[in-house]
Amino acid sequence: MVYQAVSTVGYRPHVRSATIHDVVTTAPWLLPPLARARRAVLCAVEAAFGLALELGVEFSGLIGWRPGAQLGWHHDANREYLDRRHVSAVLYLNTQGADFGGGDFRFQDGPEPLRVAPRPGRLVAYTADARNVHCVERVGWGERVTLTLWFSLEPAAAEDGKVLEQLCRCPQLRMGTGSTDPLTQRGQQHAEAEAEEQCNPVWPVVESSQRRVWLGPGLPDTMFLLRQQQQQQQQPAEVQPGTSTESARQHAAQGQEPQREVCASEDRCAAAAIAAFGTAQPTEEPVDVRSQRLSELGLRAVAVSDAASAPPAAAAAGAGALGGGPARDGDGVWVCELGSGVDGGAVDKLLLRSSTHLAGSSSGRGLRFGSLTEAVMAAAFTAYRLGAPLARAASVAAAAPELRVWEQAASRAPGPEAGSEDDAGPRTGAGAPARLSLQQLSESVAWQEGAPGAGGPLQGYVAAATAQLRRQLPEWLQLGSLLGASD
Ligand SMILES: O=C(O)CCC(=O)C(=O)O
Ligand SMILES: [Fe+2]
Repeated sequence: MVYQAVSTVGYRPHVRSATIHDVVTTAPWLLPPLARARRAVLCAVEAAFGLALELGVEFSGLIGWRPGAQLGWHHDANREYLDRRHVSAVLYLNTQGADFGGGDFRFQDGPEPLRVAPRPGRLVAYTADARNVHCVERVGWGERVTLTLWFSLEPAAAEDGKVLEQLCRCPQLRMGTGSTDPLTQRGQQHAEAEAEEQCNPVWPVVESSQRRVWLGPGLPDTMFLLRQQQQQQQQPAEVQPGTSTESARQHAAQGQEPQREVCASEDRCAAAAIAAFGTAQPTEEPVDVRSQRLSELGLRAVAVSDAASAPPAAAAAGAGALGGGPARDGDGVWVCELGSGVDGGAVDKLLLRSSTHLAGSSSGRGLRFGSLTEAVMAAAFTAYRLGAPLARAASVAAAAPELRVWEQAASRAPGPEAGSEDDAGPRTGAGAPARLSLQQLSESVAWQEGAPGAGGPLQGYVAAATAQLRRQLPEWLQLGSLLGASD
């Protein structure tokens, strides 16, 4: 239902789609589950192909295949502009026979399975090149819904940067005014110019004063403040299906620190401060509910004091008010930091910077995020919840390309076998099968009500999001019928 409201027609005949960009502009509050699903698939695919930390998401989107939709024999990098697509993954979200008829996925040749019947949580992943010619049989009735992703080995092909920039301009998340920061002004002007064009058409039933409500009161609470928790020594991350904790640690331990070249000084890092939470209220001790999963990639955030505007003692006293466990120096990817401590422990700053710059830092607790997109998205929700000016955060983030470079550098961290392989074409890992049918990724669809595996630390979030959806269902239906009418 939500997907229907967000999607647009025209991608292919009888197909409608909601790319991650559509979600950003129409329903940014859906980003947490989408980003989570995206990451779950990414991790599973990286693990299956022996490409831990090497892939970036080049495209992600929900695709609906309606009656008549089909796709002939092809491979997924069969156009020049698609040649950066190295691995494809399709996560099926509904059930053949119950929700739609037809729509088998088929490989033209090769090992079994040659035919895949879609059902929720089933993931097909294969290299995008000519080794995997495949098709989708005609859908006879109903709607076949997939989360389709393409991955690239080239960091520059990742969609994260674009997602971030869009997120930064999204009026639903644009709350700050009056800053003298030139970056902010530029970002705001940009946002003003694009606001009408980008977002208003898809909010026909909502008064502007209500927009904040659409993000969902309580969502950030359930994301970040599930319960108060005494900070403890961080336990080793629990290994979840399709992840690669050990290899992430190995990468970190190898100390490849490309970030240093990009971010050569603390000052430069400070330029990446993406928020000043002027009106922030004191927070409880939040817990990063996703820390286990995300720490597998060595990504983390730590609370830091604002040394520029607070005496060291005060800063130290409040540092770590937002925390998810002690920082581990040398984890070596990049981090997102929430600053606190200047004003009674209130959040006052959010920084994105290289984890290598935290070496020796005394502030050791914070939030962990699985990607820059997730970090900024989470900051957006936190800022929203705190009534904070986000535009500043957004515009600075958008104007800080080095942040994305860090992420790219992180995603290219060499694995154990790196250097021993040549660069001829996409690498699928020595001996890796050309295609895989992976285990059910229940967690990746946990945001769907009643989905198997829903639970764990995200349960509160899922419950709140579901309740929020229920409240807004009439509006979503209206939107859905408007958007679906032309197909
Ligand atoms: O949805 C599927 O099963 C496969 C889709 C596909 O092959 C494509 O979009 O290129
Ligand atoms: Fe395809």
